[in-house]
Amino acid sequence: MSGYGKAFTRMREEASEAWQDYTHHAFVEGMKDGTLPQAAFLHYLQQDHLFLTHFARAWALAVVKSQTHAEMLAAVGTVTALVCEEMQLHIGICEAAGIPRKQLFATKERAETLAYTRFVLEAGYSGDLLDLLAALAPCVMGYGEIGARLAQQAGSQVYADWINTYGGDAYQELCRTVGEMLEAALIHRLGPEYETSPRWDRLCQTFRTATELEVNFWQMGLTP
Ligand SMILES: Cc1ncc(CN)c(N)n1
Repeated sequence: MSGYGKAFTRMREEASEAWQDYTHHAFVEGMKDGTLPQAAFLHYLQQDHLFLTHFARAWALAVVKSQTHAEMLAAVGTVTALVCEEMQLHIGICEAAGIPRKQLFATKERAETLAYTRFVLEAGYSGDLLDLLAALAPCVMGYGEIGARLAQQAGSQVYADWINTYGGDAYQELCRTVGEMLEAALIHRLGPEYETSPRWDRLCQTFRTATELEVNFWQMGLTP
């Protein structure tokens, strides 16, 4: 198992090829060894700041789609972590690199950012919490896996702030919470044998598409 729960592990297995491309993309390996050009990193961060804006909206939608207090708590906690920690990281790194907050908030959205964020939001608008979580999980847990691996393997300090955020205790705890939320939400709606539900394949397909959109997002980062 992955450490982020059974449902996540099973969905990841169903998307194993795309998952490998996502978590071991050249962009990621460039952060690991410090060879990623700073221009690519800053370009990615500016798009990612936009991404996080929409992503926080999608997690707020998860509050709307919640059916239990535990689901609401997990969703609210994730909105808070996104707005108060992740977005702050991006604002701080950009400001330190000479990109003021005003410029960051005026970033023009790339097609890859638009495609991914609107895919996630649409999954939530047209579906229930399970459809939404299947689209959100690759983002949360993928960065958790990447951060944990890079914290172990990084041979350079260049991207230490980024690596320490996603490899750190607070983000890893968030991944475990979202993994538990996904598992409990599936059991609550489909029962403990949720993998035998007619909905399971579709949920795995949503998870896989979101994973492929993550690959495209890294690739966009390499082409400022
Ligand atoms: C594109 C993307 N995917 C995931 C994460 C981690 N929340 C992120 N910041 N950006």
